[in-house]
Amino acid sequence: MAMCSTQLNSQFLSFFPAKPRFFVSIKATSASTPKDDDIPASIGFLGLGIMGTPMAQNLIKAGRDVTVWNRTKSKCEPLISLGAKYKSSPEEVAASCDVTFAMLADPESALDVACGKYGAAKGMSPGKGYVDVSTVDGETSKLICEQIRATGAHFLEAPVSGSKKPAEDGQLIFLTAGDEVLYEKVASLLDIMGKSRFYLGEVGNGAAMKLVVNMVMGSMMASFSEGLVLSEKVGLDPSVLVEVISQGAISAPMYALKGPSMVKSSYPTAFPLKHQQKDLRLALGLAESVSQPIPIAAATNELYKVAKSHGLSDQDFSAVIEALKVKLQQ
Ligand SMILES: NC(=O)C1=CN([C@@H]2O[C@H](COP(=O)(O)OP(=O)(O)OC[C@H]3O[C@@H](n4cnc5c(N)ncnc54)[C@H](OP(=O)(O)O)[C@@H]3O)[C@@H](O)[C@H]2O)C=CC1
Ligand SMILES: O=CCCC(=O)O
Repeated sequence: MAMCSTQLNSQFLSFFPAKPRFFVSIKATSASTPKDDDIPASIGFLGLGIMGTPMAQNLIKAGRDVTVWNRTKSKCEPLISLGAKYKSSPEEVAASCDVTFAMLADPESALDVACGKYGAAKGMSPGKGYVDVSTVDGETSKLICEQIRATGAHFLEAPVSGSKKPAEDGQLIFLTAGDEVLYEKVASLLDIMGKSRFYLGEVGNGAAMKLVVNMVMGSMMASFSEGLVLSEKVGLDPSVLVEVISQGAISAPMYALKGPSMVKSSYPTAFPLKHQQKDLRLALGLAESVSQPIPIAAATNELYKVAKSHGLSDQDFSAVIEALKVKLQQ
């Protein structure tokens, strides 16, 4: 059985199972804060979408030396005006920085930005580090890791739980795995962007944890959507359903946050629906790899695919409810 040691005074929690080794640190730790000389002096940030922009912004606001790159250059401008430097390729960013973070849309873009023609790996060398915070599958993460380590640099996968607002507020949860030396080196940077960080051992474990979490989240949202549309169909007020759920055993911050706008058919994008469907697809692949049936997630994935086919890809994932409102052709 796993042993657990808790030091609440220093807000540091450690768990020491026989295998794999993993631990969690909660922000404002003293036990795991590295010495100043170990903290990377220059930080690269690749991918400035909904998540990457506020994450990079928090690093800049904390006084860090940040260099940015994004496929669509215009998204770099707000960060440049806050003091960020700019380079015109991932390779140049990686070559000029001690540690480079990447927050890309999906496995294809994460792989291309890391390992493509002008990819970050080309600018890597011993002593540097690459931290991929995108949500991808373990296989992609391992491919990127291989290319980065081949240059002598270190690799950490570190997908995040938490959406746009937690990213803005520096309240993300990092699910890391890979080179522990790099984990220690970037700990203080993760603490600027997040409220806690888990170190989960070998590359692939962070990706797997993230996919399992988002698989549960996608199914919860689909089930909640069914409840809202069914309550309305039988003559109940869905706003009252949101309130009833908030007071009971199945209450969840997500329902309280998204419910009121879903009732008004409003879906301001925090987590794009296309990314939720990507995560369900990747979770299905993960389950397939170990022959684990996940029938709820499989059905949920179909619902998100229907939502995408109705043009809802770039809406918030809560717009999945619209897929249940579509009238069947007579
Ligand atoms: N939004 C959320 O709540 C959360 C998202 N995530 C995950 O984080 C990642 C980023 O999410 P988010 O910021 O919301 O996504 P966005 O869609 O807002 O941003 C995606 C980023 O990837 C870049 N990109 C896409 N395709 C390519 C490509 N082929 N080559 C180079 N760059 C590319 C985009 O560049 P460009 O600007 O040029 O399009 C943009 O910088 C995803 O993996 C997502 O699943 C994780 C936690 C929460
Ligand atoms: O990957 C997106 C996660 C969104 C969230 O955790 O709220």
